[in-house]
Amino acid sequence: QDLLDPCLSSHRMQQLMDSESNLLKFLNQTFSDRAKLSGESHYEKLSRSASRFLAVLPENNNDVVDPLRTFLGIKRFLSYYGKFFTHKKDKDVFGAVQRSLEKQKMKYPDKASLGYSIDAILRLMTAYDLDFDGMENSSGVSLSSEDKKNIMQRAKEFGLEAKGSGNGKKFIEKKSRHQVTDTDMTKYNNLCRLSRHNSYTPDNRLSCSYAKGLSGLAVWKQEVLSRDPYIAVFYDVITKREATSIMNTGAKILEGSGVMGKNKTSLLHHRLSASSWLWDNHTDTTLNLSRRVEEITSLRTEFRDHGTLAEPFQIVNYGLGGHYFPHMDYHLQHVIDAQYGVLENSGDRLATFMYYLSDVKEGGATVFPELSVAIFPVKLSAVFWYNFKIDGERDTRTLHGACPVMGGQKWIATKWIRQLSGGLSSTCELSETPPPFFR
Ligand SMILES: O=C(O)CCC(=O)C(=O)O
Ligand SMILES: [Fe+2]
Repeated sequence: QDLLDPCLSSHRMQQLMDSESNLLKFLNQTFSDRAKLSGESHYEKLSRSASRFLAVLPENNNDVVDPLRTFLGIKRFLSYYGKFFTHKKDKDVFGAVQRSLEKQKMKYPDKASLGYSIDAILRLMTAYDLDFDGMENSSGVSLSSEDKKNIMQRAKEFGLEAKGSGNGKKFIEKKSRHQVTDTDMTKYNNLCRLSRHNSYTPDNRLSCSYAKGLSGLAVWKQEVLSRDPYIAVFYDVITKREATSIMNTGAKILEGSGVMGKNKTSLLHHRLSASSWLWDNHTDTTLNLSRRVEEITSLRTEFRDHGTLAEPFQIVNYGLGGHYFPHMDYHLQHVIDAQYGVLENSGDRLATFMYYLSDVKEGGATVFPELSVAIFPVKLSAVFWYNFKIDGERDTRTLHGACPVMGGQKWIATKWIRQLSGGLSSTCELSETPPPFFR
């Protein structure tokens, strides 16, 4: 399994920051032992700098990493701690450090990591319209002028337009370089910003009610955000214990889901996060959570010989600045044509059901630009929508994206329900009656 860059997952980043003081204690001890053994002053010096770094380590991580701290942390690993390992004889010590990170399935931060962390800062500054002041205020740490110069240099490389000066410097994406139109990109950004300033409650929340499940036993709170296309949020539909369990299971096998296409520069990445796939039989929790999707949506999700009715859960942990640009969940015809057979048994992604496994401290909303719907993740809730119209046509209005994560952790578990599930071939009059759980 590939080792994950810590910047792609805030969970890995948290682990990295948590292991920092242990790393320094280890280096301090190792080099001081070597100094005693060999009497070389080189080791004496290394041991002293390790304890110096240990002394000025940020006091605690508050269990929440944020973009500037992430950047500064990566920088410490790369430029300062990296210097410990330049001596040929120290390669084995570096090996030991690397192996301890490998145990947590992550790689020692490298130049690419530093690039990712700078890109995260730029992504957040452009998406949330923040200047250096705004970033520093929200993180509670300040950057050196050299750091800012590096960030400005990177912005220039990406063709971002700079505005303002000093700490009032902002960056603007001149035009969208993604598959999304400029209009949709603007709407996406505007919806994302609602969550940051929190000054506006969407008035398109059409109805709040209690809803009853397929079996008639379960009851939950439901908020319908759009009737056509149908989008609803369900509250407290997963327990804390289940959320923790599925996050722990997923965390062990996270892989980068950031690389799309040939362009490996992260600022242009369509999607930046880490994810893993969990089948129903992975644990009791995955099975129970799939059953609950059926209970709530009246759509079937099980695996069948001739094709699965739904995909396994996709567990996603975003990194800081991690996002997903506006996209459709269904497959486009040219993709289907290219991968003939992939969809023939199960059909396309009829509907999306997404559990929010965590609250997100800042940012990270799920937004639908064409519908002006923004959903701010609430732990233990879930969002559900249909990607197809009732007549079987793809519904382009379901364009949606994930806003960049500004602080804290964003974890989701998504189940895509395939057309074979038969949700739309209900016994109701299709022209008149919405799906059963509407009523
Ligand atoms: O993370 C989100 O809020 C949305 C994720 C999404 O759209 C997807 O995984 O297809
Ligand atoms: Fe999506």
